[in-house]
Amino acid sequence: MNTLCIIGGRVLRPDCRVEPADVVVDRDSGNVADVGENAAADYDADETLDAEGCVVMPGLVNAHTHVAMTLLRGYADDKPLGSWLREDIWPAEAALEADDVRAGTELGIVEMIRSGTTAFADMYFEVPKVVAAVEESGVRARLGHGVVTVAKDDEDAAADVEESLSVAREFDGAADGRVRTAFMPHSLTTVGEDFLREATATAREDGIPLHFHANETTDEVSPIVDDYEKRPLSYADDLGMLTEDDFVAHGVHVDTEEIELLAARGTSVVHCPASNMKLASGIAPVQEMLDAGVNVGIGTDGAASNNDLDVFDELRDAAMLGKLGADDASAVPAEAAVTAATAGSADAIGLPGGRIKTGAPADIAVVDFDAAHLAPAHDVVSHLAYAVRGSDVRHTVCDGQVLMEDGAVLTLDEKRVVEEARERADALAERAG
Ligand SMILES: CSC[C@H]1O[C@@H](n2cnc3c(O)ncnc32)[C@H](O)[C@@H]1O
Ligand SMILES: [Zn+2]
Repeated sequence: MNTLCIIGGRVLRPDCRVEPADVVVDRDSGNVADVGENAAADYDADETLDAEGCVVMPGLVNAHTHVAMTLLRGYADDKPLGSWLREDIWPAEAALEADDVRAGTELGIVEMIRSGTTAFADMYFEVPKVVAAVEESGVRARLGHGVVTVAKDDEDAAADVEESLSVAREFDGAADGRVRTAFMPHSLTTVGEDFLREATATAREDGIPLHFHANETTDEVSPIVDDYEKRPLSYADDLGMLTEDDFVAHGVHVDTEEIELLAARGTSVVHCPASNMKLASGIAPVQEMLDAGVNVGIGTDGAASNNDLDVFDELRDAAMLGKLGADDASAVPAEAAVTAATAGSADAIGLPGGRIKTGAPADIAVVDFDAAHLAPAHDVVSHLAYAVRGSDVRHTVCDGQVLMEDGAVLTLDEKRVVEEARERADALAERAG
């Protein structure tokens, strides 16, 4: 067996216990071969990572993002969702070139590898470029082309739907299986009813899951209630859009019946607290969803509404905002937030990962606890939720491959990626006027 041994750290186990242990990785399969105190002593390691003074945890999973929007970080701020999209973001995206998406995706992946994220779900354009960036960088992803049919003639709208279905078919399983795909209608108000119904039926026949924005703002809820006299998730359910393979982003304005519906269907919700705060969209009832048995993951949304892709930052926001929303300091406790950003997110997007155990994929973040802001460490899980920053990550491993060692990203040329993204972002802003 070709082994990578992560030696001398404390390991976060799936039940949130933290114990001194080595993690032995079978690099041929990409899976964890053994976890235990001094486990590495039984193996002849081909490669080692030092985890002394560190916590070895599952790689974080960013379950909803638009990674290439790193190019639009800081491009437009301080507006609510509707006007932000219509006045600033969509006009800029109309000027995007395919290689902008490649550059912005690479930049976002560098940021995610640096902060311990090993998998993400992405809804955007130019999916082949996103696939290429995922393949080269070594991370995992659930990818899809985002469909918008409103304000398009029927031919253009149908072509957009077809593109989303065809990229989902073409790229599923790419990058040695690290890429999976989904049909991704943008939202229930930006894609017409007939398109949603027909494309969902086609996706079901082909075994393709769905991912879409839902109940993000009150402006998205009222038109559906007005037109159909039902809540948005009931509308989505009637169109066949809620199954256990599907996951919705946001779920801010969901009522109790919609929460019960999500739980009954097994559909996951990806909570995006920073984006919800920045766009003043509202506070998602995360504790209520967890209590009802809904699987909740964590996402950053795009870097233009966040403004970073650091999932540690996001899970801290989730724990904080969850308490504020529930008016209860015991809501969304540390364990729940850490679990949502690892196992919850991985399950939401239907990718393996989120747990360190024998046989599981070796998707791992090694977090250095030797920092002033992490001293003392009374409770490791508390620190992971409330005190650790993405910049505390020392090593990142995905599918058994070391993507970052001692703070150096190995799979992408970080300097080249940052320079190219800066140049492309400037040229994009120029073209967008
Ligand atoms: C059609 S590809 C995805 C589309 O979504 C836009 N977007 C970015 N952030 C949000 C958000 O919070 N809610 C809804 N839509 C969002 C992005 O700019 C792309 O156009
Ligand atoms: Zn989004």
